Amino acid sequence: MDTIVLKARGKINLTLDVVGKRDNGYHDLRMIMQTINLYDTITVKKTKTPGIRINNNLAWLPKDDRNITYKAAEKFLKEANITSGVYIDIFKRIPVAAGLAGGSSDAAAVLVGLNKLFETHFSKKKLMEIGLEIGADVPFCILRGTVLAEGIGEVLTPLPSLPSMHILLAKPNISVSTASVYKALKVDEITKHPKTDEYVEAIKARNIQFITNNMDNVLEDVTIKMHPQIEQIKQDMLEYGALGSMMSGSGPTVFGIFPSRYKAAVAAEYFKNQCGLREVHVTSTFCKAKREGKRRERRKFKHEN
Ligand SMILES: C[C@@](CO)(OP(=O)(O)O)[C@H](O)COP(=O)(O)OP(=O)(O)OC[C@H]1O[C@@H](n2ccc(N)nc2=O)[C@H](O)[C@@H]1O
Ligand SMILES: Nc1ncnc2c1ncn2[C@@H]1O[C@H](COP(=O)(O)OP(=O)(O)O)[C@@H](O)[C@H]1O
Repeated sequence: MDTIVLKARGKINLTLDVVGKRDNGYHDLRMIMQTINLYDTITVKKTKTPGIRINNNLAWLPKDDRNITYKAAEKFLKEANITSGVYIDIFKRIPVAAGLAGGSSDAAAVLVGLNKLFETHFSKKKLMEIGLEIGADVPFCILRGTVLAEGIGEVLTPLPSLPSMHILLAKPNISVSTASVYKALKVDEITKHPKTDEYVEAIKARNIQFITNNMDNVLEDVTIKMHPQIEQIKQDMLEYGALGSMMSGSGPTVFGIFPSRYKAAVAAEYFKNQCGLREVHVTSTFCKAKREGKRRERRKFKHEN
């Protein structure tokens, strides 16, 4: 096998709490992360000439060692003692610098892809360790699903898959740097924390009402102060019938959980046509259990035939 094509899916944060700050500037978190079905397509190829070459469909996104996938490939090849070259093509759909972990997911896909391509047989745990050196969200992007993330985002407890839910993503026409949001956050001044433990129980009980009513993100106030239109987008989503609406991660993307794809699509038209938002997507939550069930069926079918 010389080429592999992968889906690098984005994420939303259903809850995000900051519980401390480390001496190195990183923050201790407790957050519930959910993979979504909006994805970048990553093609990884072995090349005869050594080195890492990158291409992507956005003119302004770096194609050199500033692309996060370069770091992923460089670390993997070094760790696996591989000297041959690789070519990475990225077709981006996930908005960039948006709170959706698009870059982290691309890096995760490259690690998983190279492991398969070169038949290196690194464990998932090992890939996640390499991923953590690239970014705090990368280990989650390797694991995927519905997950409680602690530590700086790398201590991961898988939770039962949520039933598939309709998600609308609306990104204001601005980009937000994660570092600037964490820098502006005053951890001692956080007065209201998300109900993380109750939320975990609600996921286990598939209590959708609790899940949609109790989404909470302590970074929201920080980013909204910088970009007040985020609050307006949240309110508009609720008016258009969202069961719940919140900013994802450090923002600025706002997501809404909708009772039907139709309602999400009507709201999407409003954000695109009336508000002039350029990056609006209707998608759904990624159901890992369903996916693994399908895989098992495929394996069984192959075996029987
Ligand atoms: C806020 C979150 C929530 O899921 O997501 P995004 O908004 O980026 O999607 C994450 O914590 C973002 O993780 P990620 O974007 O991978 O972080 P990194 O690349 O490692 O770090 C980017 C910047 O965020 C800060 N950072 C990151 C993670 C963390 N636990 N504490 C931090 O203070 C770091 O100081 C760094 O300057
Ligand atoms: N493959 C990539 N996809 C997205 N962003 C990338 C990539 N490589 C490097 N970057 C840089 O990383 C930064 C944030 O990336 P991204 O993961 O999209 O943010 P977030 O985690 O907030 O959604 C951007 O400034 C972008 O220029």
